[in-house]
Amino acid sequence: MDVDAFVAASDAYPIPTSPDGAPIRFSYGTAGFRTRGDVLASTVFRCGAVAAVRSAVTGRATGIVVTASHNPERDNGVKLVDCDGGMLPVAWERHAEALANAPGWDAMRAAIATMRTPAEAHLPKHAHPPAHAADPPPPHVFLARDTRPTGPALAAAAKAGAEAIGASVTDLGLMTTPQLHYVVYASHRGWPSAEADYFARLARGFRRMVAGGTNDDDERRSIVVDCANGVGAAKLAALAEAIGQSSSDGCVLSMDLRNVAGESGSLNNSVGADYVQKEKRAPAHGSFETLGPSQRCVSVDGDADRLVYFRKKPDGSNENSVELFDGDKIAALVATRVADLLRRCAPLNAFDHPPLRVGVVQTAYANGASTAYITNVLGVECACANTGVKFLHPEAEKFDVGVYFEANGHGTAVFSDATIERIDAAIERVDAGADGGGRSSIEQCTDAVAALRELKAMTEAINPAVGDALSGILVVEAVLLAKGWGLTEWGNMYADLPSRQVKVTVLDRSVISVTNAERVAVTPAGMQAAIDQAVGRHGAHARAFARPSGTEDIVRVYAEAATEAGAAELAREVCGIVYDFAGGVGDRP
Ligand SMILES: CC(=O)N[C@H]1[C@@H](OP(=O)(O)O)O[C@H](CO)[C@@H](O)[C@@H]1O
Ligand SMILES: [Mg+2]
Repeated sequence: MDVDAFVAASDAYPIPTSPDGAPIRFSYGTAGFRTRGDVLASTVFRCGAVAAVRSAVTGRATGIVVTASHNPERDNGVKLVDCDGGMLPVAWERHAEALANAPGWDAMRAAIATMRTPAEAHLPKHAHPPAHAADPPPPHVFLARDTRPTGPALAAAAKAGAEAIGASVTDLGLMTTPQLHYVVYASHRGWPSAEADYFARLARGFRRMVAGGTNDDDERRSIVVDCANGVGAAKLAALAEAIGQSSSDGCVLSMDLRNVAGESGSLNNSVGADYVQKEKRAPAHGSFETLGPSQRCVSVDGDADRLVYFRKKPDGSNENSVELFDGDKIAALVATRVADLLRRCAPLNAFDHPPLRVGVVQTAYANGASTAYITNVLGVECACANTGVKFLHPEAEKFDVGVYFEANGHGTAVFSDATIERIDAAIERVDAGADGGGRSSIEQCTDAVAALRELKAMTEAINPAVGDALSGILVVEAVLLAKGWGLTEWGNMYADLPSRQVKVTVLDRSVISVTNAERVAVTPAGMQAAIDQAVGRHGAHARAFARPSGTEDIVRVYAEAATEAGAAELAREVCGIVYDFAGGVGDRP
C-alpha cells in the first residue's frame, strides 16, 4: 500500500467548503455517501482508497458503485461493496467517514492506519475460497456507475484514489448497483463474473423456472417496464435478449421498456419505483395513462435495485392512481412459492432432517396485513429488522431460506450455502434414479422432482448478493406463470391496510432514538406514550411509529389504520406529537 502516494495525490481533490467557508462534512448513511454530485469528488477519491485498503485487509476484491439510486439527477453518491458482495461492515462505514472528512495528510494517514489494525478487520462470515493468508494477492477493486451526468468524473476520481494507494481497478463502466454486487460476489466464489455471465445465469434460472409451467395456451407474457430513465433500461434490454424473447419453447416474456431515453433531467423525475410506491400513481411519463387496468406494469428505480408492480385502478376514478404490488406483496409471493415447492418436495425426503427453516424479514414499514398474511395464512416465520438492506440481509441469512423485501421494493431471497448443497444433493439422487426415500422408482415423485428443479432454478434466477430489480422481475414473472396467476389473484393474497408515510422536519433529528426494530421511540421522553395514546384512539389495526431517516434530514412518520381517513388522521396526529416533542421546525403539521 502506498499511503504516501495516495495522500499526496489527494491534493488534486480538495474537500469542498460550504458558503460559510467551513469544510463540508460527509456522512455514510443508510446506503453510502449521498449528496449533490458536484461536491463529491474528494469523498469518492478517498473511497477509492477505502475500497483498496478493504481489499488488502480481506485478501479479496471489493467494489465501488457511483450512484444516488432513486434520488434526483443532480445528486450522486458512492457505496462500497464488501468482498463477499454484500454491504460494507458498519465499523468500516465509520472508517470511510473518518477518511472522507480527514482535514490533512496526517489525519488521512491516521484514518488509514486505523483501518489496517487487525482488530478492525471484521472479516466476512463466508470465505470462498480460503484467504491467501501467506501470500495475499494485490488489492483489487471493481468499479461501476449509473447514468448520472456527474458519474464519469466521479468514477475517474474513485479509480484515481484506488490506484494511487496501489490497487488495480477493473472499471466496469455503466452497471446497475446489484450487477456490481454480483460481480464482487461471483469473483469471491471463483465463479465467472463477467456481465455476460450475470445475464446468462439469470436467464437460465428463469427459463428453468418456467420450464414445467402451465403456459400451454401459448399466451404471451407481456409486461410494461418503467425504467426510470436510468441504468436499468439498457440492462433490461440485454436481459430480454438473454432470455430470448422470440424463443419457440413457450416460455415467452415480452418486456415493453418505457422511460429509457434518459434525456437530461429525466432520471427519476416523476418516474421510477420510488415515485410509484410513494405517490401510488403511475409514472408521469412513458404513456402509462393509455394502458388499461389489465396491463401488468413494473417500475424500477434509477440504479435498478428496487421494483414495484402496479396496474391502473379498475374503477378508473383517478386516471393515474394505481393498485400497488409493493415489496411486501413481492415477498409474500416469493415466500408462498418457496413454501409450496418445499411442500411438494416432501416425497423426496430431502429437506426434513433437519427441516428447512423458511422465513420472511420485513421492516416496521411493512403493511400490517402482509405480516398477518405471512404469519397466519402462510404459516411462515416473520422477523422485523431495522430499515436498510445492511440490517435485513443478515437477518435473512439466519434462515435456511430467507426472503426479505423492504416495502419500497428492495429485496431478494437468500438461500444458505448448506441449503443449496442439500438441493444439489437431492437433484443428484434424482438424476441417479434414487428418490432418497427408499422407493423403487422416482416416477411416483414426478411432481416432487419438478418442484425440486424449480427450487434450484429459483436460486439461479434470484440475485444471491443483494436485491435486484432485474432478477426480481424474472422471479415474479416465473412464479405468476407457474401458478397461472395474474395480478388479480396475486392481489387477492391480502388487502393492504390503509397507510400513510409522512416527513416531519425538526431541528435535530438525533434527539429521537428508537428500539425494537425502530417501532418504539426511547427519546425524547414522553413521545412514545403520546403516540401510543393516539394509536389507542384509532381502534383495531391502528399502528404508528416515528424514526429519524438515515438518508435525509427529516423524521419519518408511518401510520396505518382500518380506514383511509383513520390512517390519514393518525399520521397527522403523530406528526403533531413529533413536532411538539422533538423540536419541530416551521408550521405545526
Ligand atoms: C422508509 C424508507 O423507504 N426508507 C428507505 C430510506 O431509508 P431512510 O433511513 O428511511 O431514509 O433509504 C434507504 C436507502 O435507499 C432504504 O433502504 C430505506 O428503505
Ligand atoms: Mg436504488
